Amino acid sequence: MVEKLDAAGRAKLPQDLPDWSPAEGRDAITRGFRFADFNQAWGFMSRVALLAEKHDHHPEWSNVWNKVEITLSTHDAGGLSARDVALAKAIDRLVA
Ligand SMILES: C[C@H](O)[C@H](O)[C@H]1CNC2=NC(N)=NC(=O)C2=N1
Repeated sequence: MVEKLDAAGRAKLPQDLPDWSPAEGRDAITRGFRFADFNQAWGFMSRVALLAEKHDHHPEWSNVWNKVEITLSTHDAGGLSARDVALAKAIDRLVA
C-alpha cells in the first residue's frame, strides 16, 4: 500500500515544487507547460513517458498543440504521495 503524502511533505510542496499547483477538487498537483510548437511538446511528452516508466508512476495529461497539462496523483494511495513529488521533480528537470 502506498502511503499518502504526510503533512510535512505537503507543507514543503510550495518550496519543493514551486511551479506546481494543487489540482481543483482532488488530492493532486498540476502544472502547465508551453512549448514553441507541437514538435517540441511531443518531444517533451516522449521524455516524460520514459520517466514514467522508469518511476513506474504515470501522469494524467493532456496536450493541445504546443501546450501540455500534467496532473499527478497516486491511484494506489487515493491521492498525493511521495511518488508524485519524485516524478514532478524529475519532470521539472526536463524543462529546467
Ligand atoms: C501496480 C500499480 O498500478 C503500478 O505499480 C503503478 C503504475 N503507475 C501508477 N501511476 C500512478 N499515478 N498511480 C499509481 O498508483 C500507479 N501504480
